[in-house]
Amino acid sequence: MRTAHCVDTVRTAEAALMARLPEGALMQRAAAGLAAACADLLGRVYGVRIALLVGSGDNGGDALYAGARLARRGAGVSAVLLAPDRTHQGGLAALTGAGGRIADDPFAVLATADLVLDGIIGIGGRGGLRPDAIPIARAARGSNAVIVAVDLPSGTDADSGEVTGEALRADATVTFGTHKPGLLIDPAREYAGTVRLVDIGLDAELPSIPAVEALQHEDVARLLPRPSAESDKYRRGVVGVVAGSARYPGAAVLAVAGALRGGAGAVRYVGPATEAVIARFPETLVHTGPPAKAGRVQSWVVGPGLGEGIGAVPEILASDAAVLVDADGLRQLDPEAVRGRSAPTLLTPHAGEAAALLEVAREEVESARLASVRELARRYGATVLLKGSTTLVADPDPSVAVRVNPMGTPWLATAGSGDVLSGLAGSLLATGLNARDAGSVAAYLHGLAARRAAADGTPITSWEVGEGVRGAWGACVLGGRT
Ligand SMILES: NC(=O)C1=CN([C@@H]2O[C@H](COP(=O)(O)OP(=O)(O)OC[C@H]3O[C@@H](n4cnc5c(N)ncnc54)[C@H](O)[C@@H]3O)[C@@H](O)[C@H]2O)[C@@H](O)CC1
Ligand SMILES: Nc1ncnc2c1ncn2[C@@H]1O[C@H](COP(=O)(O)OP(=O)(O)O)[C@@H](O)[C@H]1O
Ligand SMILES: [K+]
Repeated sequence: MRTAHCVDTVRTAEAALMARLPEGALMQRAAAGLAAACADLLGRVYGVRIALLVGSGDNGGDALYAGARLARRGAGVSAVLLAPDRTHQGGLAALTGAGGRIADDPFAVLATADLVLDGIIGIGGRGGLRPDAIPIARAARGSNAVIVAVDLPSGTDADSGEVTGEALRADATVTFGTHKPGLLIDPAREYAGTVRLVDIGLDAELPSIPAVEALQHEDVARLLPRPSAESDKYRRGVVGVVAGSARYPGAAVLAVAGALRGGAGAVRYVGPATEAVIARFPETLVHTGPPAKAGRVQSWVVGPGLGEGIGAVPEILASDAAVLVDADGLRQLDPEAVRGRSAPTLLTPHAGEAAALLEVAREEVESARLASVRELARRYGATVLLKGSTTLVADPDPSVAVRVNPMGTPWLATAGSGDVLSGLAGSLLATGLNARDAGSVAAYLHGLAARRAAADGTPITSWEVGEGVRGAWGACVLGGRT
């Protein structure tokens, strides 16, 4: 599991750790890790030209001490001081003592730099870059240098991943002690590039429940259902899929495709697209009457491609099975009907659907994903999976870590891929996973399936994502064993 903690938590843990260490030891650990990461990225240090962008806080101090270490190894290091009166004095002395210089002309230094260290602001930052930093950040971005952000890209919000003003886009970020939520959540994640974590000994001081966490192969392998010797198809779990319409028959087929690969022992399809479903998947149990008469299920998936046919949603919400509501099913969704449920409930909106549920503009959801998914989970008293470039899964209990999906590819932005995801997550619900695990494991397998299918850089179809789930499942099980 990869974990991320918020700024307040990091500060408390750092204070506890610092109390047990000699003064300045923590910053030296950070700077040593940072310098080593830069050397790794560059391949060599001697003769390399490095520009440090140094703000007024300890983030600038990290950059200066790392610069000193690199200067001692033969790099030509120049510091651009954005707040000369408030520069970290120990760091500056270390740099100059190691042969580094203070830049007279920042733009000339940046024009010839091989590497830029962004130490403008770290976890103490508020809002975007200030006006005086903007031309310097732009010059850095416009140069040929590799840009390495210190702790986080300056101008991005550590706790939320929001970018409210201008921020400096990095090629790589070297972060200290723990990930910050913003490094895992778009739009900030995009600014961070490749993220590397430097161990500064903070783990023992951090709370066991992080703010945000991301599954990895071994976590998924542990959560995936496995039939026992005594299993039969009903004990493995039955998922009912209420999807499709005359206008969108394909949504039914794709949701069933996902459901068949999520580990349930049987898939019941209920709706008008029985012929299309059976033509592709003869193993599906089909029913054209109301869902209540379709036979027992452990979970329902309702919504993909229903169009106007959303009459079944209240009936399904009233059932005692686990329920996943997606797409059209989310329209006119009654918060009280969801809040009153005792069985697991998972809502899976994309940004547009989430915006409609929250009655805000889509852009507001996209720029504040974490806050939006938390607010939806709170309002509906349900688990919410917010789809998009960063898929997030929030529990209604705010003390539970929000899961962020580290898998995926922008190629997934293709019609129908959400239908596959809802079938897959609903199937995992039927096998007995709770809503948070079902949603996050489904998003992981779905993203991994898409990544594997698009590995050659070509566009993929939603059908291929469904086909790829088996391979993704296998890769997690194999990867999880090693
Ligand atoms: N606290 C610790 O023990 C450690 C901290 N470390 C480093 O210290 C950083 C935090 O240091 P600080 O608390 O000094 O905070 P920062 O270095 O992030 O910056 C704080 C300063 O930036 C100014 N500022 C805030 N928003 C700004 C903006 N939008 N534009 C320009 N200036 C802005 C503030 O006025 C303040 O002076 C971490 O990100 C990390 O890099 C590491 O050395 C590891 C140990
Ligand atoms: N830019 C992106 N990067 C990664 N994944 C994306 C991106 N855009 C969309 N996705 C994923 O693709 C799927 C699209 O689902 P959805 O929006 O419901 O589409 P549809 O309704 O056509 O099925 C979701 O799993 C979502 O997380
Ligand atoms: K920074």
